[in-house]
Amino acid sequence: MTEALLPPPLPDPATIALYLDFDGTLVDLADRPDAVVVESDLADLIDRLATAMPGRVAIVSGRSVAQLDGFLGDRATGLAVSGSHGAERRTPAAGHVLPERSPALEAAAAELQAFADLNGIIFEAKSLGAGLHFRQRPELEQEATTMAARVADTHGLTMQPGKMMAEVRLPGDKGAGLRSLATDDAMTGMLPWFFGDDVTDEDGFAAAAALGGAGVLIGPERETQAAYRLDDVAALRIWLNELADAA
Ligand SMILES: O=P(O)(O)OC[C@H]1O[C@H](O[C@H]2O[C@H](CO)[C@@H](O)[C@H](O)[C@H]2O)[C@H](O)[C@@H](O)[C@@H]1O
Repeated sequence: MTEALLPPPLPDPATIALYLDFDGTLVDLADRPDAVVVESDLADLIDRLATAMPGRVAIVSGRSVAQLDGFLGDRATGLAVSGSHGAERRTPAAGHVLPERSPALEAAAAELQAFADLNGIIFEAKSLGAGLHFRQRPELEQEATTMAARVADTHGLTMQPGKMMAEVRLPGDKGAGLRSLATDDAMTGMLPWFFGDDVTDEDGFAAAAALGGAGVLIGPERETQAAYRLDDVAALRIWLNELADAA
């Protein structure tokens, strides 16, 4: 039985750095991967946090940096970003580190695309991976996940299960993504607070705790390494607004 987690107390904003997952944390999940919307109140909130906590606001996502740019626009370039589950990173000071797309990744993506076309599900092309989305055909979950795992195994890649999706990607994890961003000058000496909703965010929770910070689970109770919990995206936005007010 897991212990019920409380909402996070408001820390002193001058002592922390924010590491924010994107889908299911900053924005509500949508039916399709490309249907996510960053409304003006979220854009304003991110801008306010970035101004109040300069260099100490990061996005840590399974999305590629290019996808995050598409959703967040120019403001993304002013943030620290770890994309593709920790496999790429970009900061205003150090620029973009994006590994080359390997032939193995191309072959894996082609196999996933063929499976998606055959079964009428959504294929998501990503900089360092490819995803199968079965939200519209949930009965295909096991078949799609098994297929993605086989493709990943064949090509020496990683299969990442997600919410109504499975993706094949380069190795890496959000804990490594956080640790890498935490070495940036503005982040140094700050306590990392990591916010996320999905299983892939557990590595981020653990990394934040190991560096003296904390993880905050967004969503219902579950077995987790997070220390705190907020019910949903709306609750997180209220909490972040209070943090920005306090900064
Ligand atoms: O690490 P995250 O920022 O949470 O990204 C994880 C994956 O999110 C996206 O898929 C999820 O969101 C979609 C849009 O709301 C939704 O349709 C899908 O069912 C979810 O699994 C994204 O498409 C993936 O590439 C990310 O890895």
